[in-house]
Amino acid sequence: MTTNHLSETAIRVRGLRRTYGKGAQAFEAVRGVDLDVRTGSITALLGTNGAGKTSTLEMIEGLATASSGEVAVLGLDPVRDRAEVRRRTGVLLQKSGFSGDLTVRETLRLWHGTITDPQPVDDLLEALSLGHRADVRVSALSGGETRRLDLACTLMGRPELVFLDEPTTGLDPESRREVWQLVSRLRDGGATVLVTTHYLAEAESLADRLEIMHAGRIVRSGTPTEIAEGHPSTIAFTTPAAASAPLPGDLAAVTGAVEEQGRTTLETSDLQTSLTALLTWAERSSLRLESLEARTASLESVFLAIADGRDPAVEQPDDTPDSGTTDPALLEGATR
Ligand SMILES: Nc1ncnc2c1ncn2[C@@H]1O[C@H](COP(=O)(O)OP(=O)(O)OP(=O)(O)O)[C@@H](O)[C@H]1O
Repeated sequence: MTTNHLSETAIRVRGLRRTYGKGAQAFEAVRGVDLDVRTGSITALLGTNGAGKTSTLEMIEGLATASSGEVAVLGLDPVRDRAEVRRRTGVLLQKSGFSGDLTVRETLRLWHGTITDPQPVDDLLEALSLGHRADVRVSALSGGETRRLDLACTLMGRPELVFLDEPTTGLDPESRREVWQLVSRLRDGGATVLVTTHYLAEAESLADRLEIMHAGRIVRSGTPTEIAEGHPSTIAFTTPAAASAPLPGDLAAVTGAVEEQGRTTLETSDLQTSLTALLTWAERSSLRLESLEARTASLESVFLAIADGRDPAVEQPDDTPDSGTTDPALLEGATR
């Protein structure tokens, strides 16, 4: 794998826009995206459903033309310099288009024939843990195995820049872990990775940098820690229905409180101080706080605030179909 030592920025995007349809039907799916992806890093593009991640990725990959804006990939124009960009990048689309009748080995051999300086098929079979499935028809593979075969094709040309559009969607946790380990190894080998995913916990622990998209714009950027910084931690508990002691109004560092069906959720700027004050109050009041939970600010809470329109800094356009929704199942385990 070769690394582009000449430039520290593998991808540079400025003012990128993409409109679907024309006239009254026109819909702007990407509304002025700026993005810098550092060479040798993993950057995760996160967002609500329909935020514009795939639309953005397709323009960076050179698979679609921007309505306006600039894109430089490895210092090249992905549309004008398509052949050169294509040779140096690997693209994993959301859906693969394999023939189910071919075996895994036949599929890889077919792909091998289309690439300049490809990796040997046997090396890829081993790297993607597909050796034992080499002679099985693609139609008989599990979802995880099919995704690994997809990845084998993506990586066959030893790309220095890899685009992965939801590489782990639909996979079980073990397969997801394997795919992410592979992505980490790619980065460790010097490659740059731009990945879209709905799995916040995975992005949080594996990506070097996160870019959160909402309604066609990047609304938050930074390391996972930077993104959670400044957001409140939460304390939640349930008090017995008969509890007589009211929550004191001046609990240290608490910035907000909500009570729903006997369960209280407090927002705090200083988790330890508020928790100490709360426990002292409960002790003095002889109250038992059931199902007590204390959570530091997490990517999940930041993400949900954006998706639900509770983040005052994020504009909520009203012409975005499907904006602000995400499958709660995909947030599973999102806090560490
Ligand atoms: N070919 C198209 N014609 C019209 N609208 C489109 C087209 N492709 C996408 N859109 C719309 O553009 C918006 C952005 O879609 P896109 O697929 O880029 O979002 P996404 O962030 O990748 O979503 P998801 O997480 O659901 O895959 C959506 O509202 C979608 O319905």
